Amino acid sequence: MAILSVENLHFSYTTGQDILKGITLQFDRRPTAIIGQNGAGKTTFAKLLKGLLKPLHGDVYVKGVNTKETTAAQLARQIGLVFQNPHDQIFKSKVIDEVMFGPLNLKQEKETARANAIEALHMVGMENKLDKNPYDLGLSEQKLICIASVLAMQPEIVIFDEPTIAQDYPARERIKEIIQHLRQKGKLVLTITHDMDFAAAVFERTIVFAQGRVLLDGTTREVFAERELLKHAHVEPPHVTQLGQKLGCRETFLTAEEWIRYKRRKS
Ligand SMILES: Nc1ncnc2c1ncn2[C@@H]1O[C@H](COP(=O)(O)OP(=O)(O)OP(=O)(O)O)[C@@H](O)[C@H]1O
Repeated sequence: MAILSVENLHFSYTTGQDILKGITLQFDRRPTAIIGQNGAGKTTFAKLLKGLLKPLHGDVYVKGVNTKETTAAQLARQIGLVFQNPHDQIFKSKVIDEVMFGPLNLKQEKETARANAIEALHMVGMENKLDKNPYDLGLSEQKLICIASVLAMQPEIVIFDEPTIAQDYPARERIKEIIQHLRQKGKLVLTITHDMDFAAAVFERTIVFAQGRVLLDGTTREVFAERELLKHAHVEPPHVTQLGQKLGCRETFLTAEEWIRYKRRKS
């Protein structure tokens, strides 16, 4: 059984203006990137999965259970969403309180909640900032705190909305490691991103949204090989992929390392 599936999902904010137009998808536990031009409906889709928005038509199933038949609290145990903008998420004046809020809300004992919060802060490299005010930190650190807040609840499904925006190289590498760690623990990671190098390097599956529909869905290599369809969706593949395509290579390269290996093989 798919850990998460959606059937014929429709949504609109305003009557007559459909944002999602019948999305049907099944998710296994492969880390999956969701890409597509601005306004394609990616964040709306994530909010529907998390139960923050209700479908106009269609259904969302988490481990076979229709989310229409679950409570917000039950869903919070299963799905965590890291918002694109930390200011939509942060509201406490101490880092530790912010990260403990979710576990406490799930009715964990204070000591367990604190231990889970500290473990999560450790994972994002912020364990030495427990008593800081999140509002005194930079955007990059605020985003890491938002990630920790979700990880502390230990959900089975973690959705990241644009995790690499405003992140420097070490923070990006840390986010990659977190995703790999979650994968090893058998969790499903879905990530909305405009960062194509990140998508290519990290995710096994990629789904392309275009105007409220799924335009492409496959392994990340299959998807980035679809040059014409991606152009139609206004998505530019990673530079190394484009380089290979422009040179007429039959292989699709996803990372600089793959390109280097290819060149060494050929020389
Ligand atoms: N709260 C809202 N009320 C009305 N319209 C909205 C609201 N939120 C988003 N929209 C509109 O819905 C459409 C889809 O937005 P959404 O944020 O889901 O797209 P996206 O693919 O995540 O875009 P981006 O990559 O820019 O984040 C856009 O046209 C957007 O303007």
